[in-house]
Amino acid sequence: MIENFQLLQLITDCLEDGIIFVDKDYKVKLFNQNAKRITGIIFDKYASHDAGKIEEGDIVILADSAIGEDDGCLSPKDLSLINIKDSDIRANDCILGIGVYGNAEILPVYKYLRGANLNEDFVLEANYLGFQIQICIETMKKKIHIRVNGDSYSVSFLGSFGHMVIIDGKSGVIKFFQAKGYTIRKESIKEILHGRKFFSKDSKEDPNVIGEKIDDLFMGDKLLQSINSVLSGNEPFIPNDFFEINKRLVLCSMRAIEDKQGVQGVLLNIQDVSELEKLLDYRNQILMEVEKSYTNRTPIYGDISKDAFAEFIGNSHSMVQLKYLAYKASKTKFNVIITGESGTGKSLLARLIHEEYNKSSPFIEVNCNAIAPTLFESELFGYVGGAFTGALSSGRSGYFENANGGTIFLDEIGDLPLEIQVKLLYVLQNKIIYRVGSSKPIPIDVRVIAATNKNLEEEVMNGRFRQDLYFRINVFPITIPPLRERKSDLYMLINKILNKICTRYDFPQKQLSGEALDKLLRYNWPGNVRELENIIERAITLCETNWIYPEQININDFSQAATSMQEQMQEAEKKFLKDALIRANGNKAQAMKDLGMSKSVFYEKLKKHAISN
Ligand SMILES: Nc1ncnc2c1ncn2[C@@H]1O[C@H](COP(=O)(O)OP(=O)(O)OP(=O)(O)O)[C@@H](O)[C@H]1O
Repeated sequence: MIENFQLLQLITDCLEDGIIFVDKDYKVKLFNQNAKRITGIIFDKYASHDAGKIEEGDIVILADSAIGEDDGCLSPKDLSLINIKDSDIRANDCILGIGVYGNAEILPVYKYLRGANLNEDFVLEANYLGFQIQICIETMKKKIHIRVNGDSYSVSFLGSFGHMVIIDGKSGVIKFFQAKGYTIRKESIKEILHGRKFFSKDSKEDPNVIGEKIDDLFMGDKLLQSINSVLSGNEPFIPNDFFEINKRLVLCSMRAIEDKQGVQGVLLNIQDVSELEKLLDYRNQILMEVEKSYTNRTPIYGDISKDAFAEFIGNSHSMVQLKYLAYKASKTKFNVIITGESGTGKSLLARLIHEEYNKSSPFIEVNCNAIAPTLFESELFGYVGGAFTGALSSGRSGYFENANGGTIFLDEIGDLPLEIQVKLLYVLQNKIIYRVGSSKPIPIDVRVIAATNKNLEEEVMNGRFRQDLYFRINVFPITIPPLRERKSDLYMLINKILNKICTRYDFPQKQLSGEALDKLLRYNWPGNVRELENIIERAITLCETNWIYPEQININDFSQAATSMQEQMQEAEKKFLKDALIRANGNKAQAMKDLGMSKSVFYEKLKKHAISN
């Protein structure tokens, strides 16, 4: 086995990557300087403090983004150690607080929040016993700053974090603060508040890690499982992958070190990914890991269940907020209108809102675009036998009746003819329908979810959409942002789609090369998620190995722009024809005349756009 560890240590200390060697008894035998930096055992750029422990009279400043999460399992009761005795504070609340340790006389200052507001920074400022203190959780940037008399102690975090600074009650100097990777030093809020000694942050006094068991040092199931897999001989090499070590995301590869007797240990090569953030493709993988670990660990809002809208992929902030809105909408029976560009997932979201409300009730999807104007009424409200030529003699129920007790999803509601809009308004106001040809009212209890990629306000202004109906359906508006505005969702979406399509065609799981991913990330996605699905499906069918390369990603901004322009012209033409038919009350000869088109051109265009009336 390797003997001269000291020499090895010196050599590996010169390397840029973090190097760790763990022997077959899971004991750390080598830990170079950069590994110590990356995992937070030593510090480069922080101020120092001596070793010590908390004592009565010390001023404690803490910021915890979720009580009980990454703080050593702090409980709300533990807060009484700094005199915060508030029975309303619960696990998972976000709290900022200042108090004196072990002193029941001096009142604390604190504020807390349930269901963290994801947009706003959460801030507490106070002049406390002569110290000017500011605490801030930057929710978007995932940073916590504690400032004492202008000096800042900042930490970045992934999912959640508990940060703490202690001022010595006797001397007024900072006697403890947390910095990156504090968990390896066992210096969580809980441990320190319960009297655990803390190490000095002087780099000459590194906590000794050689000889320690790796699972005493590192938290992170995936990492420990992988080490186990290499040591047990199952996987001699694990290529670069993202792992969480003590709440820090690192890129790590592992290799078994073997001799004639078999595996003697595992060599870990780790890189601090925060340095790579500028690279877009890596950044997206990081974001995915971050968001995934965030959603897996903590419910985002107090009352939203973890599985709600899990099928609706995306954890960018706009999507998290959107899911929260959708969740709220699903708990009521309000009418909902979902707006967003084509392919952003409006239909999917509508179904999920319905399922979250009551999966067992009917969900009827109606594409208003696909119904001929003359058939709207009978399709929506049904008809009685003999109501019109060609009607079934038994009559037929319409979409509204079929949706009774559940949801009707009116997709492309902006395309609803004006005369049907009046009837829809009547139904929404009176909750009754009449089948065509009947004067018998049928009570209905249906929630309407509508969707459109049109700007309905503009449609109202141009007289194409009734204002009173607009107000009726606009009770709970939800807008899905286009994919280009939430590119951090791309990686998760890509993975999901790759999985879905490979499973559908029974292909082995395929992966994107870095360059292919980069190509996808640089694209603007005018067709949103639907276009992403199409492009990945095409790439999967083109690639013969398990790797997808950029050549197989069939996008080209220029040709895409041309196609979409052509598509837009086709859309405009179709709309032009439909509008003319509506104005002419479905009378084709009149519409043709109004448009000044020849019979052959007019009918050819109707056929091309599948307009039956
Ligand atoms: N956030 C998402 N997560 C997973 N799949 C998605 C998401 N958004 C869209 N999709 C998928 O993309 C495709 C298009 O979505 P959908 O049909 O719901 O879009 P849309 O906005 O209703 O489009 P259109 O306006 O053209 O009707 C579907 O296959 C859907 O499952």
